[in-house]
Amino acid sequence: MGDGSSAMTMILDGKVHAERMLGEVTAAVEARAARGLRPPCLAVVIVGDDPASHVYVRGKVAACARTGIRSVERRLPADTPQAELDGIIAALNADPLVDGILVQLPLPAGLDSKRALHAIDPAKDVDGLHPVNQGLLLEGLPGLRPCTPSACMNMLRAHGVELKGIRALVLGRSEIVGKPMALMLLEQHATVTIAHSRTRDLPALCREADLLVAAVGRPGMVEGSWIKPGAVVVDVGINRVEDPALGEVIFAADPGKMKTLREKGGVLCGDVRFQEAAAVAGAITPVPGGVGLLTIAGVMANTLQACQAR
Ligand SMILES: Nc1nc(=O)c2c([nH]1)NC[C@@H]1CN(c3ccc(C(=O)N[C@@H](CCC(=O)O)C(=O)O)cc3)C=[N+]21
Ligand SMILES: [Mg+2]
Repeated sequence: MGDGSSAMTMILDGKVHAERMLGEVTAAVEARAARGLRPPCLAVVIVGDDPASHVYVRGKVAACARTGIRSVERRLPADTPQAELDGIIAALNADPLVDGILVQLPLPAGLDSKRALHAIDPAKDVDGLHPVNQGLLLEGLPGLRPCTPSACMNMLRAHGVELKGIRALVLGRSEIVGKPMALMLLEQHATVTIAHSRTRDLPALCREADLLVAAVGRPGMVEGSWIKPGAVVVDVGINRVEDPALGEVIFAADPGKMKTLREKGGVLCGDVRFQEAAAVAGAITPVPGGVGLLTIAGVMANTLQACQAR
């Protein structure tokens, strides 16, 4: 192909799969309207002024508009007291017109995110982070499941990736991606390993993986030489790289990214060195244009699910 990736490498396009998922949600919202039912409604709570968080929330609000889901935004200053956040969550829990509640993470220092997540009505917990929903996932029962891993599973299914009996490596053990992803892969009969910052001999372990899911938030940590030839690589990391010295290392095979970094002063990069990995992998998700878009589609799907279940 001349771009460093082999002719056999499939780029798993997050936009294609996100569009498909959003289309399904739109059709279901229209079917509700045809039966005289109100649209689903998502409430997004955003505290403070983290610019990345505002970009993500804008993406979610735009996806709501596209699918016909109502959205309400609660913007709170960074110094909001916990009691006030608790009160806002309680009011959204009690509001019969609100189906889904999403508290954008991370919360500013001084606010207890566990406490906020535990305060959300599990039936409205579209992030799937309430212990009741985590427990249902652990039991293999239906419930609201974290959007990023469930949308990744949806993409892998649509792509016909065989999971039964394969070796899957999940790099990262967060509540929102790593742990639930591992459980969902296990449910599909993959042999799952969870690796993390303390794992020994990580490159060798990665080289055994038929499916590698990277979710650590460390730009370009996974090198091309870590990938098993033909493996499926799902890159959940979304990192902004501004340091040209770091760029020279992780974009050695990617002059395009290096050029963007120089011109724009920064560039988005996954946890995987895309060009290096694409030369070895059978299929790989890009960043941007991969899992981030799927995550938003997953939020819409969960909001619909929460609405239908009421
Ligand atoms: N309670 C909660 N739930 C979340 O689901 C949640 C969260 N908090 N906090 C932050 C992370 C991150 N996240 C993303 C959503 C969309 C893109 C996305 O659309 N990314 C675009 C690029 C966006 C850009 O240009 O920055 C892409 O990958 O192509 C990325 C990341 C949701 N998160
Ligand atoms: Mg870790």
